[in-house]
Parts: sequence; structure tokens; C-alpha cells
Amino acid sequence: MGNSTSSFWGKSTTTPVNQIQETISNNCVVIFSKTSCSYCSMAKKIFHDMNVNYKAVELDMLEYGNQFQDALHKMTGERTVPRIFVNGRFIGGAADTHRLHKEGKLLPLVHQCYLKKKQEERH
Ligand SMILES: N[C@@H](CCC(=O)N[C@@H](CS)C(=O)NCC(=O)O)C(=O)O
Ligand code: FES
Repeated sequence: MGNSTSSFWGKSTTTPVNQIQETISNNCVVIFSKTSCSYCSMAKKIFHDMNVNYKAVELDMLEYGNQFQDALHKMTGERTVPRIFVNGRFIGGAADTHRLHKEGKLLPLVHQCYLKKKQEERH
């Protein structure tokens, strides 16, 4: 399979797990998704409707998307999509995210991340 880690988003020589960790620490909301998946669209809509920016990584558009799903499996216990991270932490799939939103817990998690970033900027 050759150099399997070199052709991903943001070319890198690190492992998929490391690239995922980097992405989730640089973005308050990251949705690992597939373009063909309506659960994924539903999850994106939750953030869209709250006016929250998110980074979507479309695994079906990546040559080695399967390896990212394997890495997500290692990190979260499932390789299904969507896999959603807020403030550097895995919060779950589409159903979990919907539940957090309904309980009013999703936006506070996003705000915690924004506050953290602001504080980091001041240092
Ligand atoms: N309960 C999960 C369901 C996730 C799920 O079943 N995802 C399907 C697509 S809708 C999946 O990832 N299938 C395997 C794959 O696409 O690799 C959630 O709410 O996120
Ligand atoms: S809803 Fe069918 S692939 Fe996700």
C-alpha cells in the first residue's frame, strides 16, 4: 500500500491517530463523516443551526479513509460515522450528539472551547 499516511488532509508523515489528535486539538468541533451519509448531515445540521462552525472530514473522499476509520475505532470504540469531537473530546455519534443538544449540553461544550482558545490567545 506504499506510504499510506502521506496523502491525507494536511499532508503529514505521522500516523492517522496522530493526525486525528492534531485535528481535534486545532478545531473546536470536528465531524468525521461521509458525504453519502444522512446521519452525518443531520449531525452537521445541529451545529449549523446553532451557528457553530465545524470541520468536517469526509472519509469517503480520502484515499485512505478506511485507515482513519480504523484509527477512530481504536480511539472511540466504533468505526461508524459520524464520529464527533468537541473541545478535543469524543462526544459520540449522531444519536449521542442529538441527545446532548436536546439536553442543552452541546452548546456549553462548544463555548468552553471558545473560552479556552481566547485564554490561550492572551498568553
Ligand atoms: N448510532 C450511531 C449509528 C452510526 C452508524 O450506524 N453509521 C453507519 C452509517 S449511517 C456506518 O458508519 N456504517 C459503516 C461505515 O460507513 O463504515 C450514530 O448515531 O452515529
Ligand atoms: S445514514 Fe445511511 S450511511 Fe449514514
